[in-house]
Amino acid sequence: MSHFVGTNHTFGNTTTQDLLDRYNPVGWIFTVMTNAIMPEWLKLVIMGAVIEISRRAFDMLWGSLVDSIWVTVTFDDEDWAYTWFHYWLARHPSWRKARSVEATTNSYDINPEDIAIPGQEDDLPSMRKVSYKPSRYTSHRMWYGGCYTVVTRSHIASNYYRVKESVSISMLSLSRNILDELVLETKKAYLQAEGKLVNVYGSNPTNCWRRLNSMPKRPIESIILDAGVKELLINDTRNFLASKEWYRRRGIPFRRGYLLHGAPGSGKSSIIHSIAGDLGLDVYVLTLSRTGLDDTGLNELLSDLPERCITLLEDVDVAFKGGMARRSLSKGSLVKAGDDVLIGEDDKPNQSHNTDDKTESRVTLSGLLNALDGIGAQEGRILFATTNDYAALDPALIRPGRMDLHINFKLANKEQAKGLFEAFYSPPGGPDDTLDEKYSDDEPPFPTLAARDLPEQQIIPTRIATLPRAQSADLAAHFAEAIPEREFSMASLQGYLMLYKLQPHDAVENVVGWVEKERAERVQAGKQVSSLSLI
Ligand SMILES: Nc1ncnc2c1ncn2[C@@H]1O[C@H](COP(=O)(O)OP(=O)(O)OP(=O)(O)O)[C@@H](O)[C@H]1O
Repeated sequence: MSHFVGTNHTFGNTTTQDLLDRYNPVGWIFTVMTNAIMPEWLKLVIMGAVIEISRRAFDMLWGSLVDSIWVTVTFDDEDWAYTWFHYWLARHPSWRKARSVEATTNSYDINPEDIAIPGQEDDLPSMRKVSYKPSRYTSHRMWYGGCYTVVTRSHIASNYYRVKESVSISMLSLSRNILDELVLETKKAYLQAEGKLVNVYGSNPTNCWRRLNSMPKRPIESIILDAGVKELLINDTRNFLASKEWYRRRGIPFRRGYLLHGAPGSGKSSIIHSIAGDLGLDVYVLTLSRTGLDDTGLNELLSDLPERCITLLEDVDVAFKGGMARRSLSKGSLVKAGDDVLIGEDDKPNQSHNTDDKTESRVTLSGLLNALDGIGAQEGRILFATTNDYAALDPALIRPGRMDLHINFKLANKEQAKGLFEAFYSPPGGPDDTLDEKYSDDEPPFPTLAARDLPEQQIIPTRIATLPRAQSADLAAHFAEAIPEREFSMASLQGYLMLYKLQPHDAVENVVGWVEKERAERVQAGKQVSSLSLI
């Protein structure tokens, strides 16, 4: 038992003074070095060991001292937060003074004007703007929230298709709150700027989601569908997101699936994009025919979805090419209904499959169903699937609970043709300008060269004429009159109008001729197909 005697502790019969006398390191070293019996080489070894131990102890102490006054956050370039940081940094006043920088034309999917080096204001919209980012392995010093901050961009690793890098930010601060503040500020700045965009994610070969691009939100008014369809979809998705508690109380999985099927170019993808913008959700595109994707990968991807998002299975019929032939994974064998169906880009009936082939998708129908229903499938997920071939889909895939609403997108009717014409020449929110005198300030649909750079006969109209609404409605009625019911897709009508971006009157005048020409071409194409099938 120990007790205090003054400042000299007592351990049994031994005092701290005794211990110090016995284990005093300096005294001990001195005793060793002056020991006449000990060989010289042994003294040197002991000396070396003592120095090395002291050095390591000092490093440890210094490291923990530094750790206690610096806080560090790292942004990995595979993560979206990396983009936030670069966008934020490019706009930070301290960054304007950086002296060692790397030029980049990456605008981080945000208005490039926000971060561009001044002096590019008069560039054509089609030209990329250049901005700066930190150069590699250079420490950039700046102040943030009153803290001394060091920014370092480093290269982590590279593989055959990309270089992986990260940026670390170290701040001289005893509290970690400053880091939280910085990260949240970068996020807020980016999301505010990005408010008008929809992020689209796709999966990479390692079955992780990667942001592919960010697209401007598409106004819902620009999509013209059969009466009631748009409203049904918008109301249903909005109601769903607001009904989490309703689902929880009834023990129903909180997810909803929509199957949009029908004619190509009828607006299936466009309405999904528009709904994503309306609900402020990101779109995660799942390509079942992706090379190398299998059931496990599919499961991982679905488990990794955020709580609220839109998952898009585009052209799901393509994944089931050859109808609902059900085959096992074993080479070339046909199996009974109920077994797995092999989904792959080159998946044709009676075609043999090499299971060792890592280059094609090996997702099975049961794998897809399990992934959609499984515990990994995220709550709050909205699933959209699109197809041009409804009949090719397995009933199990499209049953309620997996695909709750099935909506048929048909070829255009007269009402849609009229609506498209009006949306084209009098877009909602656009100024009610007069034709050919003023053009709308819309982004040109295609990047073009400046008119002054082209010979006169080559000048391409870069703007779409904007008609006063009454005039547009009148012309639209004439246009719609000439369009036969359910014969042309909205995409083909849009393609026709694109030929007359500046000449709405000509678009109306020539539409009858265009319809006849299109019909004649279809008859011709039909004849060619039937003569080929006879051969
Ligand atoms: N109903 C519509 N209203 C307005 N524009 C439309 C409509 N349908 C198609 N379009 C236009 O046609 C083009 C193609 O449309 P979209 O990709 O949405 O069709 P889709 O039905 O998904 O076609 P696919 O089945 O071939 O993928 C888009 O540029 C879009 O603007």
